Amino acid sequence: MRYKDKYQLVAEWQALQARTSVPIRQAVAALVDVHAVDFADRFYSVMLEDPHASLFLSNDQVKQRLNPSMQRWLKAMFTVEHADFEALVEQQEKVGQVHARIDIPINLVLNGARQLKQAFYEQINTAFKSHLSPGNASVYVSDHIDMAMEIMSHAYSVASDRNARTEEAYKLFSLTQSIGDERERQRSALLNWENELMFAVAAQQDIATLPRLSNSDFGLWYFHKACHAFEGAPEIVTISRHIQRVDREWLDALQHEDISQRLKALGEIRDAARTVLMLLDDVLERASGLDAGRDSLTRLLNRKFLSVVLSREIEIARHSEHSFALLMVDIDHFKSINDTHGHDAGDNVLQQVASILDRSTRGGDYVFRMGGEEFLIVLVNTDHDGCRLFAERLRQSVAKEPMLAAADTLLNVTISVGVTLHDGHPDYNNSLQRADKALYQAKRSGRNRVVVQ
Ligand SMILES: Nc1nc2c(ncn2[C@@H]2O[C@H](COP(=O)(O)OP(=O)(O)OP(=O)(O)O)[C@@H](O)[C@H]2O)c(=O)[nH]1
Repeated sequence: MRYKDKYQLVAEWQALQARTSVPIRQAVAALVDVHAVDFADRFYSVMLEDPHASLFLSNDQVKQRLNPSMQRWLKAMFTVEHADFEALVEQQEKVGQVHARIDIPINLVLNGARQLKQAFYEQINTAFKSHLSPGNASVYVSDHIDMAMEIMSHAYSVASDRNARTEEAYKLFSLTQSIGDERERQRSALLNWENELMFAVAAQQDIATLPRLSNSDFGLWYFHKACHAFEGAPEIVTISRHIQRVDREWLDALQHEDISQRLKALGEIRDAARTVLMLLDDVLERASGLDAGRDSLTRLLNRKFLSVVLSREIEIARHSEHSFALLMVDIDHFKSINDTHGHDAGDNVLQQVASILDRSTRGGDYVFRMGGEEFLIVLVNTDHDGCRLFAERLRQSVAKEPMLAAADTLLNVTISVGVTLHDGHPDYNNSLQRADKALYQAKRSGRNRVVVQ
């Protein structure tokens, strides 16, 4: 839902003010003049109780900057006649944006506002003369603070949504950018170390002063960052073992009396460096695929951005006369391909099926590898007949193209497809489940077929 525009807010605020008599507004303004410091203190004492907020709202800062600006805010809020309501609205928006920028939780601000109201009520009850209704004055104060909080909260949520989106986009950008750069940087760092070592050996430096691989720029990057970032990758254990052997065994062997032993050590070091580079390339290659949201075997999208894509398509469909369809595609009897011809043959088949899916779709469609031998196609701008026809054609394309599983092995492969047209439900899981069900039926009713649900 769209939030109110500025003119609506101004009109609402004007109406609020008009409801209260001038003498009450004057009395509240006088109260603010006397107690503004206490009121501001009360507001910020709540903030300071929160460990996160108190990190950046140290007492000194509160006194020096925030407390006076809170007093100014109170005075602006409770002047008897507002000359410029638009400026008042804009001021609240700015405060909300600042809170979002410095990450003050909105609930904390609302809690502070409640404490502030409490402080007002106490003063109104003790200070107001009988001819001025304390009840009306309290309502006036409360309505004004609520109005300001409403505008601030809206500005806060708009700004923090934008921050989150920018952060996400930046994360993606930096990940995909940095992996390529990192590969080059670390490759040259390792080669530098090797050159330095060769120079030290040629200059017959003492063994203790030879540069250790684990302490080199490359080694530091590897142990501090790569090991952590790629934890669990099988290559990491092997690379670590190679680095340790270089430092603990081969560097010492460079001082062996026997020249043939020294030459052997040099050769081993060179081989270890080459192996490390090769393994690292594999890890980085895989990571760059994953980080960019792509599956490394088929280069199709992985599930990472599935929710983003489906939410977006639901939003587009809401404003369009067309809809989108989900096609859940699964290779038939894939396990027996692996079992009979080996895992590599299975991988080759996966790649070829993926390529057919990719070739068969248009630029606006999406093809995901959901895992194993299951794929999902998001077919955009389509209708009931269109998606059924597409799925049937796809099934035939796969069935008629023999797959090269190994150099001398051609296989006939079939797929089952579950199809569903998005029906306007706001939760994409609903459509995914329907597509899954349709696929299940296609499998149960004999495979190599399309079922639409
Ligand atoms: N080669 C290879 N096999 C994979 C990969 N991911 C999953 N698999 C294998 O895919 C097989 C899927 O087997 P099932 O789920 O029984 O399905 P199926 O044999 O195709 O049988 P239906 O789907 O009922 O026709 C399992 O053996 C998995 O180990 C992969 O990346 N490469």
